[in-house]
Amino acid sequence: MIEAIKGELGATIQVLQAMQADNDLCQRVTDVVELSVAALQAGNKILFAGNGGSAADAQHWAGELVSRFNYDRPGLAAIALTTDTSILTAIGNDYGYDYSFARQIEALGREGDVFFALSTSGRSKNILRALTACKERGVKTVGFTGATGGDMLALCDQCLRIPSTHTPRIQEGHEALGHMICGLIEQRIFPKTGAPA
Ligand SMILES: O=C(CO)[C@@H](O)[C@H](O)[C@H](O)[C@H](O)COP(=O)(O)O
Ligand SMILES: [Zn+2]
Repeated sequence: MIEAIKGELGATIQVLQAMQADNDLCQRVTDVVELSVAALQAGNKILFAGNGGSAADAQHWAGELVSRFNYDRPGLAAIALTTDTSILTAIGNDYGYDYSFARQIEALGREGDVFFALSTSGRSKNILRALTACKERGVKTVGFTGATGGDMLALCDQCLRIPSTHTPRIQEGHEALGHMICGLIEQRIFPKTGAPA
């Protein structure tokens, strides 16, 4: 068991090291932070969605922005589309699960908003439909996905691909990026000397 645990930790470290060495990924993260800061400073909001573990990430990241991350400052406009069971069950029941996020984008998405779409496979239909709904409404899109990007790649303005094809490893990469992006947004909008960058 100890060896298995060490092997798992090694696999996680390997993915994070590959991310650190990936200049293109790091540049894209910078671009996503700039895109998000510009949207928030213009009075727009960030929307988040994902399935399963990625739904938890979506809620987690929205919470970091609305509440606080590293330090106290005014709340930032962010909504996870994964949390309202009445909305999710109504859409699922009346239109089908594939529309669970697209319908919410239609209702809540405004031109200038940013949608963070999480899908490790890049193939979840409710995420793909939501990305198409964003294109129709002028909502900017950021994909968080795995090495291939799946069908998301062609639908996102920016795509952050974790160099792995294994769902849990990809999710761990997303989690590292999510914290990083929330921290950088906070620091750029409400600069604080001595705060972690
Ligand atoms: O957390 C995990 C696996 O680690 C699962 O719940 C996983 O998120 C679910 O199977 C999702 O439905 C996978 O969807 P996606 O990432 O391919 O869009
Ligand atoms: Zn999981």
